[in-house]
Amino acid sequence: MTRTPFVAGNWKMHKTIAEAEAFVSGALPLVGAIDDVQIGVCVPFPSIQAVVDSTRGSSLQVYAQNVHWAEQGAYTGEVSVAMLDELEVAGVVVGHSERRQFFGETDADLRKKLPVILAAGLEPIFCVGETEEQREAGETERVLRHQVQEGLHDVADGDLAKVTIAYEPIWAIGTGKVATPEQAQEACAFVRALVAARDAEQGEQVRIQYGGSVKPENAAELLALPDVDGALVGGAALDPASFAAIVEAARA
Ligand SMILES: O=C[C@H](O)COP(=O)(O)O
Repeated sequence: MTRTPFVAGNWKMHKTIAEAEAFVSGALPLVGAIDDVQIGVCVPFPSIQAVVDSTRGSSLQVYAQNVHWAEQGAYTGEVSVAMLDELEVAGVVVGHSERRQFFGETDADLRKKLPVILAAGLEPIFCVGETEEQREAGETERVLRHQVQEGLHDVADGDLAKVTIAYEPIWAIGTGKVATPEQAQEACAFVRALVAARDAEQGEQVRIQYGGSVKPENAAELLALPDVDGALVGGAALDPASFAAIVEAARA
């Protein structure tokens, strides 16, 4: 079974509209016509419209960085799937460890968010991963099992592979401390097995990204791992040339 690799750049809270447009101008000549890798950028809300407009017709897809599970309501500061859908984004990242850690996003929230995102026809990138303390205590599998099973609980078996799961060991995010290929492969294979336990075919099809200090220098080795189907890239995705080099590393 061949899974199309998926490289997504997560800009986090970086780039004004002008800076986002400058990124797109730099990136489109490099990746705008690549069709053997799915390519996305996860953009702060204020720049989404501009980036959707400037990437229309290209291979570069636009993702949001958060969404609420409710259709609408008194949720100050939040954004609904209908609002994202109207902007013509391809999907949205949910469960990023920074949102879990700093903004209190819980497994229970994710359980509500994932079905709502799928029902709107948007693609979720669902992040999971353990802290350094949890890894050192031998709890990596317990943590991943809980996050994956809870988050995907209300996704229909037949829809599981519509979710891209990003395995991001928290200790490797923004630290320059990349997981070893063995650690990345082992965790991604474990996540795939959890999906396969629900539905064997969906387990084969689901794409699992590795995230955490992915750079042009280490991307090829990580992306060649059998259960790693792409990358969720933070710092190295802020610059078009370095982002494009990682996309190139994902090509067969
Ligand atoms: O969403 C991306 C990840 O948090 C990885 O960030 P990083 O590549 O800066 O370590």
